[in-house]
Formats: sequence, structure tokens, C-alpha cells
Amino acid sequence: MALMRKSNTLCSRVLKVLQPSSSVMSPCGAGAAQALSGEQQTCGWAPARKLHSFKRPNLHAIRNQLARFEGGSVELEMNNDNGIAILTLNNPRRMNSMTGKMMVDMADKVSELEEWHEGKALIMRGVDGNLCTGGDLTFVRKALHYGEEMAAYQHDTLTRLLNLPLISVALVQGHTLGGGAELSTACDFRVMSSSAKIGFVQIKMGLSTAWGAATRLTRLLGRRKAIDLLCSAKILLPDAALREGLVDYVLPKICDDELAETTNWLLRNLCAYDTNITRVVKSLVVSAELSMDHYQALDAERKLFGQTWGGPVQRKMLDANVKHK
Ligand SMILES: CC[C@H](C(=O)O)C(=O)SCCNC(=O)CCNC(=O)[C@H](O)C(C)(C)COP(=O)(O)OP(=O)(O)OC[C@H]1O[C@@H](n2cnc3c(N)ncnc32)[C@H](O)[C@@H]1OP(=O)(O)O
Repeated sequence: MALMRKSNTLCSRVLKVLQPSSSVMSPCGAGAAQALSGEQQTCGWAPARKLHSFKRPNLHAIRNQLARFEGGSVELEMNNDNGIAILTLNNPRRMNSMTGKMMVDMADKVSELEEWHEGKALIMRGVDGNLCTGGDLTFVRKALHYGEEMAAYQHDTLTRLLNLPLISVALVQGHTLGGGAELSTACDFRVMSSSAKIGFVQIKMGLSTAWGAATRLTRLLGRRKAIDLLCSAKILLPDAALREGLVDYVLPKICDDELAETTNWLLRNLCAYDTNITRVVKSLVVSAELSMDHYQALDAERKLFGQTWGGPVQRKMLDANVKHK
């Protein structure tokens, strides 16, 4: 017990230290200025990392390593008619938890979306009415030596996802836990099924956040709520998630097709106007909000996460086969 208390203290201290300095509003990036001038009217976007000359780490070796952890897939459908893409996590036997191979799939699909100039929105969801229950624990147990590298890879993918010139929505269904809850924070909005649950349970697993949620939640909800959600491991039902501001819309209790209803919500509220202008507006917000301290905060989150990954408490909780009911 003393060991658990000591390591849980470490996790709480790690989560607290991740509060970023007040984010300095960065000047409008070159890409956004060009988009305004109309030079890029067709595309209206420059990769956000280029706006701030952020150099991507060399992820090739990590990609090859992660691809070896097989299981599941991530699929992408891009609809040029309504401009909405659907990114689907497909690992139903394991409630769409993510294997290494699925992380590589997701990175490749985000790269495809970066080159999709006809789109204006993206919905991320899981098959069989479940978004994602975090890291696939079979993968996790085999990758205990590989935490910081896996985190670096996911940080790159999810930051690129968040920065896409597409209005992004996570469809929160079923059990959305741990890394699954983190995935949802890499979208602009979260739409939640009336029967879903969402919780950042990492600290219960002896971990801090692996996929960037401490950095994103602090910006999304502020310091106090970020610490509350990350250090309590509370699992929120829809009303509480809406009240906390973690989700933006709760679907009707009677809903035959939650994906169709989410699509309609998007089209009614955020995608009612010209595609290119919608892309430019999203790019301007990315350019205004994103600054080097975002990347530095992610860097700190990855390094601190690496101190918890493979630690005694995580190993103990994996052996205990904890269920987050
Ligand atoms: C890197 C990110 C970070 C990390 O992994 O370190 C995290 O994401 S921490 C959080 C990791 N996720 C979990 O700890 C979830 C564990 N699973 C559960 O708590 C339960 O399965 C629950 C509450 C999601 C659903 O419970 P329920 O009783 O409704 O169903 P089952 O438990 O029988 O689950 C059905 C089936 O799915 C398998 N499953 C569920 N989640 C995972 C997962 N994350 N990895 C692998 N497999 C998962 C579960 O084992 C069952 O399969 P079966 O073959 O019948 O055992």
C-alpha cells in the first residue's frame, strides 16, 4: 500500500506540474495570412507546425516498432459531397482499444486528411457503439519498455489531427476511458451518446496521460477542472460531462443512428457555410491558439509520462486486471 501511495503521489505531482504557462497568443502565421490574402484560396491552410517552424521528431523508427503490435485497424471515409470525413477505430473485441498498429493506421489517415482539400469536417468514432477504452492492454503489457516513444508518436498524430483545417468532432459512445478520453480531446468538439461514460482513469492505472490530454484539457477547461478530471479518475455520465464543459452536445435518448445525428448536428451548427471559408476560419484559430509553448508542454508531458510508464504501480494494476465500471 505504501508503494501505491508513493507512486500515486508521483502521478498526482506529475499531473499538477503539467500546467502550462499562460499561452502567449502567437501572431497570425504566414499560412493564415496567405489564406486571408487569397493566395491559398483553394486550400486555405498551411500545416500549422510550419507556421511556428515546429520540427517534427523523426518518427520512422517508432512507426516501425509500433506496427509490429498487431490487432485492429483505423479506417477513413472522405465524403466529397457533404465535406465530412469519418475516422473509425475498429477493434471491437477489445472495445476499440488501440494497438501499436492502430496508432500507425491513425497517423496515416491523418496524413491523408492533411491532403484532403475538399473537406470541412471530421467525425472520429468507434465501431459497435464504443469510441475507445484506451491502450489495448495486450499491447500495453508488451510495450512497457516503450512508453515515451509511443507517447511521442501519438502526440504528433493527435496534434496534427487537432490542427487539421477541418471542424473535428469525437462521437463519445459506450466506455470512453483513459487514452480513449484523451483521443476525444484531440477534436474541436465532443458529442456524447446519452448512454456513454467518459473518464481519464490513467492515475488509477499508475500513470499520467500518455496521449497529450493534460496539455489539451488545461487549455480546454482550465487548470482546476483539468486537475479534477485527471487526479480523481472520475467517470462522467453525459449530464455531468456537459456541465463540466467536457462535451458540447448530448444526443437524444431515442436516437436510431447516432452517427447520422452527429453529422446533422455538425451540418446544422458548424458546417452550414462555404467549405474554403470554414477551412480558413479553422486555420486562423489554430494559428492564433497554437504557440511553441503548446509543443513544449507536450514535450514535458511525454517526459513525465515516461517516468510513470512501466512503473511498479502500473505493473501492479495491469496484473490486477482493473475494470473501470
Ligand atoms: C496508453 C493509454 C493508457 C494505458 O493504456 O496505459 C490508458 O488508456 S489507461 C486505461 C486503459 N483501459 C482500461 O484499463 C480499460 C479496461 N477495461 C475495462 O475497464 C472494462 O473492460 C470496461 C469497463 C471498459 C468494460 O467492462 P465490461 O464488463 O462492460 O466489458 P468487459 O470487461 O468484459 O470487456 C469486453 C472485452 O473488451 C476487452 N477490453 C476492454 N477494454 C480493453 C482494453 N483497454 N484493452 C484490451 N481489451 C479490452 C475486455 O478484456 C473484454 O475482452 P475479453 O476477451 O472478454 O476479456
